[in-house]
Amino acid sequence: MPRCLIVQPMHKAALDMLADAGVEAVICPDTLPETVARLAAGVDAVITRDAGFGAAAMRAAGPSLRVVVAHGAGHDAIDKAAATELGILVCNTPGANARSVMELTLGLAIAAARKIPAADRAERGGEAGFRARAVTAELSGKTALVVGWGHIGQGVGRMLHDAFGMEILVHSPRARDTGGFERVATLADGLSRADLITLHTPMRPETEGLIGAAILAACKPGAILVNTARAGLVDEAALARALASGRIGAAALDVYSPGAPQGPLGRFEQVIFTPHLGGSTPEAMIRVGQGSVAHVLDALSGKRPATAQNDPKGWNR
Ligand SMILES: O=C(O)[C@H](O)COP(=O)(O)O
Repeated sequence: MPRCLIVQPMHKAALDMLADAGVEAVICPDTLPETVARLAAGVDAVITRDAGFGAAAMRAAGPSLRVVVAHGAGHDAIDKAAATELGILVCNTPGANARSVMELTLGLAIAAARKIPAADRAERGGEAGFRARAVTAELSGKTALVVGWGHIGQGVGRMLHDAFGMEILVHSPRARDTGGFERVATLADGLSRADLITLHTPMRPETEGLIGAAILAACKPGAILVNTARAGLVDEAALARALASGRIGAAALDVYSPGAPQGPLGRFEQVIFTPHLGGSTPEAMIRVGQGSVAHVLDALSGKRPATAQNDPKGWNR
């Protein structure tokens, strides 16, 4: 019976699909590297989330391991170079959680513009003057810069345009078609015009620290930054300085470095943190989980999933 390592929690509907297909689920109780490596020994497939899957765990799995599936769009935490060298296919499940991430992005944009979390804290704390002191603003008719034009970026751009009549600017060096929205020549061009900046680009070496000190200096003063993509896209120290100077008016982060809410960024009333909730709805979890299992079943039957992200030997196209 083939075995599939489940590194982080997956929806029951996906586990049932695995069982119905005759694949044993090996469930990790935690994501400590030693636990993952111990349980990986001899598995045929792996499904992992943001904990990823590294070279040591791949080696611990041994030659039975054929495929590692990223439960979601991002596959940056899976060591693709090691996988390629070891003949392991890596694939992801793009689009399956896009709707949930889009909805959270809109929620965070509104929450930041209207200071909803701070208002809630003020009310619970019995602060009488919040309504008088807080300046909140509409999104309607303003300009949004969407950075990254995949499933999520496109959906967010369309929703912001259709719901609020926002002017949409797109920054995506890879997009062939921006759906009739204006493509900006450079990130700085877009930032200088945007009231709202929303990040939907993958984590790659070239996108690390994309939103850093120099680029933040190009922002329109008071802009709102929303990041539901990956923590490493933003230089958090530079963001804290931009918030202190008012260059950035508010930030809403669904991804951030460990401890950020307790650090300098957490001191700003106008920063909102959510614990990577983007894809964590039952609806998305069912779609992503079942999509991940479908990729495992395909790979175990020798079929290369269309979302393969590497080209190891033995998996020729
Ligand atoms: O890459 C993604 O799609 C998101 O980070 C969500 O991933 P998750 O399925 O681990 O929540």
